[in-house]
Amino acid sequence: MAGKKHERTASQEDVLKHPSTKRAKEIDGPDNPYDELLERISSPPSSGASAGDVKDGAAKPRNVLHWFRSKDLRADDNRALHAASQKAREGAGALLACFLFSPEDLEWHGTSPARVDFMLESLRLLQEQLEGLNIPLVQLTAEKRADKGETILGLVREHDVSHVFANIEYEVDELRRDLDLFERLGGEENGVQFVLHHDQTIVEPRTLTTGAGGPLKVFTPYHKAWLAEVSGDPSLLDTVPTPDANDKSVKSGDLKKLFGQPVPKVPESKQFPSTKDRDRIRKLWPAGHAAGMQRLREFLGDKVQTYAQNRSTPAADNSSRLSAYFSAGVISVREALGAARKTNGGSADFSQSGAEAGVASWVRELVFREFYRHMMAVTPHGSMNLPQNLKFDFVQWEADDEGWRKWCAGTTGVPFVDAGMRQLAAEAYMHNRLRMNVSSYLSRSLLLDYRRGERWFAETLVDWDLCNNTQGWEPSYTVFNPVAQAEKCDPRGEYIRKWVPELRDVEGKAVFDPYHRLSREEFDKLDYPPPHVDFKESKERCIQRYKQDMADADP
Ligand SMILES: Cc1cc2nc3c(=O)[nH]c(=O)nc-3n(C[C@H](O)[C@H](O)[C@H](O)COP(=O)(O)OP(=O)(O)OC[C@H]3O[C@@H](n4cnc5c(N)ncnc54)[C@H](O)[C@@H]3O)c2cc1C
Repeated sequence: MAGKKHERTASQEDVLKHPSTKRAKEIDGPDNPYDELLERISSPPSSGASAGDVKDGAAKPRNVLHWFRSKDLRADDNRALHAASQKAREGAGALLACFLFSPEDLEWHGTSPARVDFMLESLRLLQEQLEGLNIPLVQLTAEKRADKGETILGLVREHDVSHVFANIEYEVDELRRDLDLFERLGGEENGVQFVLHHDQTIVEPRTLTTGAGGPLKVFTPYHKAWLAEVSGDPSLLDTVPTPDANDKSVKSGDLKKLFGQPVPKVPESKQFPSTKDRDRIRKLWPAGHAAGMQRLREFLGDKVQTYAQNRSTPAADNSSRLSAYFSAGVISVREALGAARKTNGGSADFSQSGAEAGVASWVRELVFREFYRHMMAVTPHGSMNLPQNLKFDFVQWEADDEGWRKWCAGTTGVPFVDAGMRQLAAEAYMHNRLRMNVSSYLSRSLLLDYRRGERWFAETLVDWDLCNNTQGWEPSYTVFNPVAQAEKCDPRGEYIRKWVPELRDVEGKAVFDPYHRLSREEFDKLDYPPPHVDFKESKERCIQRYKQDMADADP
């Protein structure tokens, strides 16, 4: 019997719009753009589609272009850039690089001022490094999202480019953009080869399968298979060198004007409220590859040893704080794991039995990152404002605007949640344990559409990453009790006291739940709000709502 059809929750805001669950299934199945892309990559350019010298594989390349995306902003260990450099050496042309700035993309995704600034500063440093190698980094802007292909094509035509190289981005819009590029570049008129590389992960998405051949969809078996794959073939961790320098004549000839182009200006909507805010964030997250590598060395030289026991203790601040560098590709995951391998005595066995607890535990987190990219390729609808488990799209969310405002401001009256939200506001970053708690509080305790929180994270985090963020926000039945979580993960209340100064002088366990653990008189003196919802009641309401709305959901 067919299940009953539920009304889909009407999105309150345009930015939360998404396709129907029926369409999502088509995108996961017959219309999967990743399948299409893989097919394009594996099939040779169609005859007649490539012009002149490129048609003949043996012919010499002319100028070769590497197109940096917002996820591979580095010259070191960049797969597509390295391949472009090698290709350029086969001919007499030069290696060129470009970055395509899309202000509409930033609006579309809600990218935060912190991430935009980090990206553009890293781009500026990258340009300096490349120009030192006589490689220009051309700064392009596509005012409209739809103009991206044409903008790249313009550069290609103007500078006699025979090959365009880039690294794959796994989200649906980006896959479709690249499919479009294949058509435009490889067409009769242009005949340019478009070469895509896997770069974001150690193990290519969708290659780890179950015994029956289907993709692994559960983390634990994925992690196990990943560990076996990497210890079985440590060359997966090998890095590639920075590109070869162009001849210095490139800087004075026809291509001269491509050098020294200013990096794009930060759009007004993405500027920090003040330069003081900008400088504070820049100090926390210094841009560029060298800064990222230094942070990596410091982490592996020290904190990694205590990572396993402290990873869920936010006051210890014991994690690497490298997420911004990974999400913008400012350092590569191979550089990170290559360094972890050295810490591990040269062994690529990162299992519990093959590595120190800290190293094994840290690598496991990086495998989560790999898993989320893998899952995006398995169920691409995940990048379209829809949950992986489509049944959750049938949940009717609440419209508690006061709860929403309090959540954003860190004034819910729940100290652990408020501390997390205030860390986010101050640092454009939040400890992982807090991300888990504040997301549970929003979509389960407040029963607000989880997509609103996901969007808020995009608008505030320096490390926003679509794959990690959407899958971190994936709804579930696990309702975190933020008081019990605080008692376990912040046993002395240090993290709470740091971020919620109203509670600095509250002694003992009252800091975890001051409203219930202090007298009314003591509480009233604090200038801290009472809890917006009762935890027990809201938990029951959530479980009941989820069960009821998903009971016969038929996505
Ligand atoms: C609701 C929610 C939203 C999140 N949004 C993002 C996001 O937008 N961008 C982002 O990079 N991470 C996100 N995460 C994952 C995680 O919280 C951060 O990667 C981590 O806190 C970054 O701190 P770190 O670099 O010190 O991590 P470390 O503990 O040092 O881990 C090393 C690296 O592993 C990866 N990693 C760690 N934890 C996870 C995880 N749970 N899932 C996937 N990758 C992980 C990151 O690249 C991280 O830099 C989210 C988690 C949740 C629960």
